[in-house]
Amino acid sequence: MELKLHSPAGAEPVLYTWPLTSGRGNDKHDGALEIVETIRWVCEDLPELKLPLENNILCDYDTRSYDSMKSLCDRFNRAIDSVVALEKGTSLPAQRLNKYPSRGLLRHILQQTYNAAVTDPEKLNQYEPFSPEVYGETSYDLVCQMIDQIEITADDVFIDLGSGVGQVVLQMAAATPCKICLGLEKADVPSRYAESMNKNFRTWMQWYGKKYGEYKLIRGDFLTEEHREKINQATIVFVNNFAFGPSVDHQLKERFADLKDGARIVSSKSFCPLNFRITDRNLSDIGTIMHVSEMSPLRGSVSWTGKPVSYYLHIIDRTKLERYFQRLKKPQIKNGDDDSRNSKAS
Ligand SMILES: CC(=O)NCCCCNc1ncnc2c1ncn2[C@@H]1O[C@H](CN(CCCNC(=O)Nc2ccc(C(C)(C)C)cc2)C(C)C)[C@@H](O)[C@H]1O
Repeated sequence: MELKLHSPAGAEPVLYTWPLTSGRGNDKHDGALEIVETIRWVCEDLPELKLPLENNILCDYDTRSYDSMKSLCDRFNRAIDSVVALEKGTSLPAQRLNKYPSRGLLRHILQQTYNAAVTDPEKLNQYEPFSPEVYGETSYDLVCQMIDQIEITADDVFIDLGSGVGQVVLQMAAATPCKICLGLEKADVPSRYAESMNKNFRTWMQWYGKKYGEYKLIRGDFLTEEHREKINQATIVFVNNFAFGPSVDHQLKERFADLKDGARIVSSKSFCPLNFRITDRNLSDIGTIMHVSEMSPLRGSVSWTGKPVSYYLHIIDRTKLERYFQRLKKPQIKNGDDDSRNSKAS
């Protein structure tokens, strides 16, 4: 027995087999809820369907009954067929198609991508600071906040160092105009799930008719020579380095020294002290070529210790080091600007 959902963008329909096993709780109730939520999200894009569907099918359905879910899907499909047929009649593609998804819809798409791709979440070590299982509840909003706090243009190249199953990369590709978004993941299990995340994400984005930028989920250790170029060509680097040891952090600083001026690094542990001051004893430290600021944590987001989590924005700026040497030549110039820059970001 299966349930079919026709695409509001005229793409291939999506098929669910009953009983539905997907969904976090791994009971069919979750899988059926995903279908109801998908219909609700399509209605957000199609106001003409919203009222009729809400009034007569989205108000009485039973997620435990195949017949009830089948009739819900059949009536949704008939409504979609009429809308798609109408638009096929007009020459211009509908205004709503090929745009970025709204933030609410993207969260839903990442959740249904995860539900379809990660069939056995136990295989992923779920005690990560950003366990992929609960991505939508915590990390998703955090990454949205990062996106709002840093200017991102089509010239930017994004990389997530240690990208897991790839959720941050998919979110950046569908929420920002980056030229390309890369994810580097070394472990076997998350890398294989990332391949399935990639396939499911593309299928769902086509099904909704939504736009996203180029992205690649790559299997590899970001510290090997093979990937050095990918890091130093990036203009936005995300690295959730809270649990990294001193050796990995040190090797990352070495790679960051080759980043372009203006490049941004956002991390969960800072790569240099917030009050770093250039002296003749720390001229080889990475702090000499970057401004560091602490980003205000998400309201309500606390770590497992209950204290608010903080994030750090580093901006590469080699003029900082140039100004230090100029001051050496003309000692009377005050060192005002660099200290003011190392303050807490708004
Ligand atoms: C030579 C040497 O020393 N090698 C050993 C050290 C290996 C280091 N190299 C690594 N290369 C590739 N992947 C490796 C290596 N180290 C470990 N990972 C993987 O990172 C994944 C964990 N990831 C999270 C996966 C999901 N992505 C995120 O949560 N991204 C993210 C990034 C930034 C942020 C903000 C902006 C808030 C700071 C928020 C989220 C983090 C915690 C590092 C795991 O799947 C690891 O397998």
